[in-house]
Amino acid sequence: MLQDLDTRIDRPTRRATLPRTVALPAPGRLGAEIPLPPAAADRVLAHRAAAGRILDGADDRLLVIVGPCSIHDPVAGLDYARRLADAAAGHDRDLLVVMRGYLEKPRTVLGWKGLVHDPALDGSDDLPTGLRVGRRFLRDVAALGLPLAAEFVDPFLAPYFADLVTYGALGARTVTSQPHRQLASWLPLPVGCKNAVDGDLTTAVEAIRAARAPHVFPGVTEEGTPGVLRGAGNPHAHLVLRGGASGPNYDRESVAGALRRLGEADLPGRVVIDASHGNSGKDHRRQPHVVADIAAQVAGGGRGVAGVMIESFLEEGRQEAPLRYGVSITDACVGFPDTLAALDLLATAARRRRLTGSP
Ligand SMILES: O=C[C@H](O)[C@H](O)COP(=O)(O)O
Ligand SMILES: C=C(OP(=O)(O)O)C(=O)O
Repeated sequence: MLQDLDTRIDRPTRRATLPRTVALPAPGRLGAEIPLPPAAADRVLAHRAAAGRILDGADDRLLVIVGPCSIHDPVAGLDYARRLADAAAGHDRDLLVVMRGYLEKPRTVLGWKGLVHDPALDGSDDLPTGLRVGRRFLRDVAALGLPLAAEFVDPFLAPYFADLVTYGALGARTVTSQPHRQLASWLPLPVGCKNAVDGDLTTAVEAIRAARAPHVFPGVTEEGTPGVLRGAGNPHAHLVLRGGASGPNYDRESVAGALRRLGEADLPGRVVIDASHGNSGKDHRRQPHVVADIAAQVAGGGRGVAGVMIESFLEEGRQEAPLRYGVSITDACVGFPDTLAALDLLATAARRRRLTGSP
């Protein structure tokens, strides 16, 4: 044991080091190796601006963040992206459809941490390969013209793929974290702050206030060196209602309560509602009911609802090994037919809300 400890001491500096380290490329180098074509980069900027206008209430469409709980198979992910892009094009007057391209998973205790961490899905934790496979996947989806969403679980990894992302999330397990709030302040894209896993809104409202303010904080530069980053403050940090241990919070009364809480904090009264997680009790079969309830609120003129999140993949449910094509390996998802039905319903609701005319 003593000898083990001793091997962790770097002799010249006497600092404790990890037993084995593996180099990662600098974010800028990975970006140059897997670049986004300029036309697609312009589309990412346009999509971020459109999502911001929806959150501001200046664009009356609904933001729909939809896709797998996690990307574990880039081939199936791209297959899904192509089908979603077709459906999204048919709804673009009423919906801005953004695909969940989640490469990192936060874990309650332990579990697979996502494609970036473990692309082989076998615990080999090959992060250099994971970053390449993950960035290539997001680049290929962005090149289709489909906007992407990501949860930023590890702030260190954000510079490797943030340029490809239209919509970011701070998850229920990290929303209290100062480094994550600083990251949200720095990201040039709308960031949703989820209510905590216990269902309380307080930490999410605090996160929004923090993310909207400027911050100076340590991070990694494009060149891969440690550096001081400056977040200008994120004007589109907003609340995502995802339910929690205290029950769901997608219903009309909960939404009204959340809008009141935002008003008390001097924040815009606009929320995104997650139909999955605590709002479905992680039962994918309940997501269509949650979406129908949200659609009814929107159709009735509910202006506070800026968007909806849905966990969806090619096939419904979730799985353990041996793996079947197009099925989630993390949280259960609705299948593609239910996804198309949800998009139709939400598009109709957005059109009805438009007809109600009130600002
Ligand atoms: O969205 C996915 C999961 O809900 C999240 O990663 C937590 O998963 P876990 O509770 O199974 O660890
Ligand atoms: C982990 C997620 O959500 P939450 O933080 O709400 O649990 C997710 O959306 O993948």
